[in-house]
Amino acid sequence: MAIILSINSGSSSVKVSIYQSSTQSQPPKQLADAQINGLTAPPAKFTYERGTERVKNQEVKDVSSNEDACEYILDHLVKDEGLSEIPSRDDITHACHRVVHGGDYPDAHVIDQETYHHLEDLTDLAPLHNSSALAIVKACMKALPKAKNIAYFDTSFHATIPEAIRTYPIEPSIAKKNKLRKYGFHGISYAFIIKSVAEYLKKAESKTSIIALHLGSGASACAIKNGKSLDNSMGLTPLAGLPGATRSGDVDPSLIFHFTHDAGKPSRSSTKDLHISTAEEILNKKSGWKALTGTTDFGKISSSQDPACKLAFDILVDRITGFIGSYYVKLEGQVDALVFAGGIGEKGALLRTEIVEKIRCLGFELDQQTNNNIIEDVVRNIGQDGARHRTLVCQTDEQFEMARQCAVDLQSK
Ligand SMILES: Nc1ncnc2c1ncn2[C@@H]1O[C@H](COP(=O)(O)OP(=O)(O)O)[C@@H](O)[C@H]1O
Ligand SMILES: CC(=O)OP(=O)(O)O
Ligand SMILES: [Mg+2]
Repeated sequence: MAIILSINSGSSSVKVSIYQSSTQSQPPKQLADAQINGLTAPPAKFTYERGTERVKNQEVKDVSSNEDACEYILDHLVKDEGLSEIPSRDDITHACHRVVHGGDYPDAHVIDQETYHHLEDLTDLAPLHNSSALAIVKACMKALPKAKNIAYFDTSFHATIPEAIRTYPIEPSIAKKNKLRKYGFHGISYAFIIKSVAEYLKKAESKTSIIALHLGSGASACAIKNGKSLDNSMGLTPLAGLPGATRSGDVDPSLIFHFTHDAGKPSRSSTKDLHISTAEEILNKKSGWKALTGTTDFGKISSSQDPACKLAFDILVDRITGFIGSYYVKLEGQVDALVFAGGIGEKGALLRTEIVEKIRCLGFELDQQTNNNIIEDVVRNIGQDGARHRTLVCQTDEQFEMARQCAVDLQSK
């Protein structure tokens, strides 16, 4: 019997789910689910669900980093008397960690000293993402001495992106030496999405092709051809492609040198071990919805009449429709479905309406009534009957995907 803790350290939240996995070939069973949101817009808020037990958006003090959030959640799990499966931290057998940048690792990896150092090296490529996940890995190695720590990478799913799509047209020797190429991100989520959509359509994953949108604090689009990643809008780092809560997404790379003369200088959040340039800080942390509207909450932006919010909304619609058009062509029109996922994709009925209206010419059309209902199924069809292509919403679950892969690996041993 394995007790699996799945930790998803995102750009504004830490989500932790705990599962029990028996040796039978059944999916892991979720025991409890905890989240701390709003790490970029304090005060942080705690949400917890176990059976019918619920805590919703309780403000928490002294939680300002992803590491604090994880410690707070671990403490809550062990102290919850209703969670009889884990009376102590020693009962946790596996800790699965979402590590955004995995470089060339094509699969998940057990974290030992050697892997840990390799992941630390990769932090230079994604300083704003990997460092918080690694801080949690380090904390778990100490706080959960009996658990096996395993890293699951956002990049692994995209190992299939073809050379002409992943290569940047720059000096090849420098690109090779410095590992400068498109990696693609949100891959744990896309692995969950393609599996769930194929199951919903009753098709083999290897015969399912979709355009998927993971729209959360960080947002990306993905073209999946016959079950495999063909392209993703993120690049060397999660900065490329769509704008996000605090990220600019694609801009002309020269822009930053006109924005500030200090672009190349270390930012104030740089430390001895963590090197972040002013340019990275501006484009990753001081742009996106936050810069345009003052809030990172896309729910608020969607329902506001403020012209700045309307502009931010229209920018996202424009950038997303651009990627859909491009991926539709790359997939030669062989598209089983357009799939919305992530907090904004799952809850943003108005955003879905405006996007699908813009791509009507490709054969997508919504059923407004279903689109406006609260969606609770894992996959829900929101498309109009008779439209050429389906439109779906998928409640993606990165924690479950890691636990599922962990359980599969356990059974194959
Ligand atoms: N009703 C809504 N309409 C549009 N966006 C929403 C709505 N409710 C929440 N959101 C947005 O979902 C985003 C968070 O998505 P999530 O996938 O949980 O993010 P993270 O990247 O932190 O995992 C936030 O920008 C939040 O404002
Ligand atoms: C890769 C990435 O952008 O992740 P998140 O959306 O969780 O910040
Ligand atoms: Mg996320």
